[in-house]
Amino acid sequence: MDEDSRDERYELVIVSNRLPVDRVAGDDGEASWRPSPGGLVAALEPVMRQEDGVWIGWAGVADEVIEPFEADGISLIPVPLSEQEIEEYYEGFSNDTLWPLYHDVIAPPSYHREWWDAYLRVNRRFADAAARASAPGAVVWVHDYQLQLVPALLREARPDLVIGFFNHIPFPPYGIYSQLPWRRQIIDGLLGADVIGFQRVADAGNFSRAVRRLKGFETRGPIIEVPIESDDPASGSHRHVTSNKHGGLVRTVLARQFPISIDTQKYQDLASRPEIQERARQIREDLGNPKTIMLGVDRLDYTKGIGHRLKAFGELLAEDKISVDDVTLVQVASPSRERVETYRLLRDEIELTVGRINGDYSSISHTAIAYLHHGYPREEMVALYLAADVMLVTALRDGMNLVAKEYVASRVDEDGVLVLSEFAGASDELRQALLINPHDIEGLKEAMLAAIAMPRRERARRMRALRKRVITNDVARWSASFLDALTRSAHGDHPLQNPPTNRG
Ligand SMILES: O=P(O)(O)OC[C@H]1O[C@H](O[C@H]2O[C@H](CO)[C@@H](O)[C@H](O)[C@H]2O)[C@H](O)[C@@H](O)[C@@H]1O
Ligand SMILES: O=c1ccn([C@@H]2O[C@H](COP(=O)(O)OP(=O)(O)O)[C@@H](O)[C@H]2O)c(=O)[nH]1
Repeated sequence: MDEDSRDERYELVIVSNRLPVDRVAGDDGEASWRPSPGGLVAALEPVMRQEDGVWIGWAGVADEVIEPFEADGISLIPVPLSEQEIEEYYEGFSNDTLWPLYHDVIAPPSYHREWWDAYLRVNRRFADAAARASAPGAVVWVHDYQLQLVPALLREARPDLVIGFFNHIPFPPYGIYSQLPWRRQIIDGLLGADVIGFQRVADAGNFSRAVRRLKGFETRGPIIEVPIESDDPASGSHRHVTSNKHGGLVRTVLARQFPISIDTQKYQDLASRPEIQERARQIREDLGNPKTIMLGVDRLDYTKGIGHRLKAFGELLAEDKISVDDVTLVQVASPSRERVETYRLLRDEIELTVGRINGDYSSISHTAIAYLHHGYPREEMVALYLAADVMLVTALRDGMNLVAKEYVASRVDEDGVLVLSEFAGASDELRQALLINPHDIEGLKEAMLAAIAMPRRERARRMRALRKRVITNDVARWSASFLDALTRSAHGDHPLQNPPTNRG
């Protein structure tokens, strides 16, 4: 990489904790790249393929300074993290403080002042990298809870930029959020953006309430009025600076829902490929041709309700409501955040439960649960979706859950039943799924039985309606609507009227 390309400036800059690829060291010591886990990367990749921009993020390894490079036609700028920063900023503050706090304290959040210091330091590094890579007046789109301080830091350094922020995980109710010792700093960080996007209407509402309670700022629907001084650089720009009803100068920030989606066409194309359909048939055969295949696909995370799903499945077997001769559960639990204690304990707990259920109910020819602690490529995921008669999404809290949408997109045959937790963002849109409360184990068992027994006509009716939704609202539409709101905000025009809802 020569000096010139390293100093290149871009009109669109995406900033997220992770790059779409992780650097991995092979057995021979040779470094290679593999796709990063999780839905954020899956959703943003198609956006970057269409836009001529740059993606700034961490390459998933410690202590390596990697020059900007291109992967599959996407320009990438790696941000280095030290081993200690990975522990304190990523595993600590991001995934052991904010993650459990923002997911309804399903696990207890840990609060450590050194973690906060690391979070601040790393957020500054990301903001500096974005400031350096941005052309004058560029659009910068910052992603997720790991980088909530970046919008304000960036605005301070580069008031010319148009800054958007999208939160991929829930934003908690004030009663929970207010636990955070740094609750005001985070709100200040986010309010540096011109547009703040959330997955659900409820998340945007929770954020606005936190702003009112902690800052006393006024809100009008999705618009937040942030008071500014006359010497604030923003006051000189024509961008959404206006007088409030008391005659004070305010910057307006738009905070509302932009429910994320998937590259629907890609899933339809994959599902139509003969070799992937053949692979789906082979999966069924390898499982001993059960009448019903149930499928769960999750990062091994306590938010996903894997334990609740296993409990319901185990009880159905114990009560002879289902038999291993007829029903198999395939559970993909892809490795995630393995050095965080809560995740380690979760793995032990899940694997103990799977072992017990399999020990109690499997026969020589039929295993109750096919448990797979791996991350699979997209082709294999689609084959699994096609093989699954019933897809189980039982999250206790989930920003969106792209797996639910991918299942629907892949069912080009208009078959299959989606059992979906009302605590996943996807349930706001996918209303024709069998909606469940995962805490209600009896209700979950009933839904599982109803899914197994559902007649073909009803399956097709529901799946058609679900498919219509993900075909219309795909990831291209999501990014276009967010970027459109951002661009309009750059021209002083916040789309106040009729914001799209994510209700079906
Ligand atoms: O980067 P990791 O720590 O390995 O975690 C993977 C990603 O998990 C989270 O994904 C979220 O984004 C999805 C897309 O919007 C959404 O469907 C899902 O409900 C969220 O949990 C996390 O927010 C990402 O930052 C991580 O990269
Ligand atoms: O073995 C796996 C397991 C998951 N995924 C992908 O990881 C993403 C998970 O996104 P989701 O929004 O459901 O949850 P997250 O992990 O981001 O919380 C989806 O695109 C899945 O297809 C994958 O490619 N291989």
